[in-house]
Amino acid sequence: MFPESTKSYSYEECKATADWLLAQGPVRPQVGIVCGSGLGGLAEMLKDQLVINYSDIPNFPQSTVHGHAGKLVFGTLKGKPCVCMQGRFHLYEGYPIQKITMPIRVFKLLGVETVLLTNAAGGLNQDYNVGDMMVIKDHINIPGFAGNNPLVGRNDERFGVRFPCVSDAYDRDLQELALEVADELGFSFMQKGVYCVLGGPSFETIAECRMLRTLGADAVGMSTAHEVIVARHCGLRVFALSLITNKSVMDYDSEKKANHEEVLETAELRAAQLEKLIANMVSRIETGNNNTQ
Ligand SMILES: O=P(O)(O)O[C@H]1O[C@H](CO)[C@@H](O)[C@H]1O
Ligand code: HPA
Repeated sequence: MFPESTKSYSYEECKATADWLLAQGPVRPQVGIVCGSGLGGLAEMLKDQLVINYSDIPNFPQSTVHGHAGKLVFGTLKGKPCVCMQGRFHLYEGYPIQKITMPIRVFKLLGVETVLLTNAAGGLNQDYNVGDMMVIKDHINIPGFAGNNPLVGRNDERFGVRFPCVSDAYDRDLQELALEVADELGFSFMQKGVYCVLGGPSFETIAECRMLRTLGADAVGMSTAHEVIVARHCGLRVFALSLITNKSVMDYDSEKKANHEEVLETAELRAAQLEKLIANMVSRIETGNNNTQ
């Protein structure tokens, strides 16, 4: 028996949620998009929208963070059927890790093949500037080191195997596609690096930032890696992008203080460009395979 605290939504519960959503009449989505803090404008790009509030969706958690609207938006982007989470869930909201990642399994059961995740993150790499976009090539899952991994608990083979490989979590072709598209758009602020997830909600201390940088992380945030693990477990193709919304404070003489307002302000400044990048990527992503595991 697994303890109650590790209880995930069951396959049947995820399926019931997916079936309920499909009964609302959307076209089965092939691409799933998760919007980071202040990046919910991505969902506005979808045509022929069907918008459903999280509060109306059976089994769905609720958004509690400013900059995360709490709506699931179905529609087409450059002709491809998509579903977009306008608002994601974070550990610090108090949900068990298995619950914050549940929508990814619902995506899978809706028919999604590829997920594109975005987030706001602090730049640990001192060569990064505020406003840079970092294509994530790998992650460091700090809560996972302490056993807080979304796959803890009973494994349901209908989703995936007990011990999934995540050394190839971030699809290389999608990383290349993002950089190619960014180049075509004339974006001169692209980076590629390692994202580190922490539990939050407190931002990092100076000593922690220095430690994370020494460990090889380029950016730090409080999301995404858990979703990526669950997405890979159920065979989804994954792309993730961090918007560097602030520079991590690494120096005891600095007067700078991380804050959520700056995160949202930077997100607003870069939102239109990020939307263009994602839209152009979606138009060029191969879909209709559903055999990506
Ligand atoms: O990762 P997203 O959802 O973009 O949000 C980021 O922004 C918030 C901090 O400002 C944290 O939740 C951090 O994870
Ligand atoms: O500096 C940060 N730290 C953690 N999460 C974040 N999300 C945006 N910026 C940050």
